[in-house]
Amino acid sequence: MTAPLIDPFARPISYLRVSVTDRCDFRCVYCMAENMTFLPKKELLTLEELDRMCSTFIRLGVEKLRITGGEPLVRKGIMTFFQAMSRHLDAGTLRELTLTTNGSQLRRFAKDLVECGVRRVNISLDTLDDRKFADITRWGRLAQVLDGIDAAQTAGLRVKINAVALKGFNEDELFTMVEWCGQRDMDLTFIEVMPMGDLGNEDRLDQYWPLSDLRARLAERFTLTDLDERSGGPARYVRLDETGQKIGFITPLTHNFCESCNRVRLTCTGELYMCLGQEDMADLRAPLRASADDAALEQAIRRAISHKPKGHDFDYSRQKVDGQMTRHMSHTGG
Ligand SMILES: Nc1nc2c(ncn2[C@@H]2O[C@H](COP(=O)(O)OP(=O)(O)OP(=O)(O)O)[C@@H](O)[C@H]2O)c(=O)[nH]1
Ligand SMILES: C[S@@+](CC[C@H](N)C(=O)[O-])C[C@H]1O[C@@H](n2cnc3c(N)ncnc32)[C@H](O)[C@@H]1O
Ligand code: SF4
Ligand code: SF4
Repeated sequence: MTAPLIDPFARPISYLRVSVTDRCDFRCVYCMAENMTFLPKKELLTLEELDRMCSTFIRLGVEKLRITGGEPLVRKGIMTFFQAMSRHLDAGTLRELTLTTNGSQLRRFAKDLVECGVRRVNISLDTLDDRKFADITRWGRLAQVLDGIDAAQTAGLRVKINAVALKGFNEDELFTMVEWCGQRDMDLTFIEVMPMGDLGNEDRLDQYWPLSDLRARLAERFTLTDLDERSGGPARYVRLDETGQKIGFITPLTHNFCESCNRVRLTCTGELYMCLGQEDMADLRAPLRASADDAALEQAIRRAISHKPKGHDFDYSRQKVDGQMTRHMSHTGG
């Protein structure tokens, strides 16, 4: 039997996040610059290479695959890849196949995703206001995303909304968003903005809205009960006793959840990032392309995991943002 992937801190690696493209139909201000230069096609792993890569990780014990990007649903032929991955669900070697999306293409793809065995989807949505949505995504249209959410729910997908908490931007929508998600039976998770990429527009410190503050505001109106459950992701959840709703908090900067980290990230060019908040990575494309035999690839994966760091380097506590990543979030898929 193949030995599972265990990192130097005895954490089993069972979750692979795969960015299938660096491209996107939006240009969210905290994620991308407006005039992004994207990778030439030949740099990207082909769909067949992505299949081989993911299948190797699954053989090594990965049980959860989250497809992300850029916007995963703008990658040409992406349904062929989902279809290919569904064979691992059928075989019982993969427990969950899922994706994180901006929702713009869900009207077109929701049904196909369900047919490929996807059961839930995380959709990023920071505001319910048309004008603010256009401002924050630069190129997005709120109506299209809302329509995508409808399509996903109609197709039977469980939806979780991810909202980046941004000071002075969506603070005033906290209760509107909670209520809106409650009415639609969708979970809602807030994410603290992270210092990624040299976007040259905003000072991310100005936008940082600590979730401890958001939580305190929620507690003014609701009774919050901490929940133990984990989704295999970094979110901590509370229940709003009055409505029964579940609200998640992803607080990489105020609460370190690294000790139970179970994931690594594969970029669309085949780089394996051992941590979202570190620059260390291993090139897996070279061993993949060097040989049709997976032994060298397996060995490269194990070597990479043996260097997984204990935690991230983000730090908002100094005068300026230390450890700011030069990488864009769209490169590693968040
Ligand atoms: N620092 C840090 N942030 C993470 C990590 N994983 C996810 N995040 C952040 O959380 C955001 C939301 O993640 P999702 O793509 O919805 O995935 P998830 O929360 O892991 O998914 P589930 O728990 O399966 O619903 C990401 O875009 C990141 O901003 C992590 O390992 N470390
Ligand atoms: C990079 S996107 C990729 C998937 C898809 N395009 C989407 O928006 O859901 C994944 C997640 O990263 C989040 N994200 C991007 N930049 C971020 C930042 N600087 N800080 C915190 N979250 C960020 C987005 O809000 C989104 O929820
Ligand atoms: S957060 Fe997602 S939708 Fe927004 S620019 Fe980044 S990749 Fe695109
Ligand atoms: S910051 Fe790094 S070590 Fe911490 S949970 Fe995220 S990926 Fe894991």
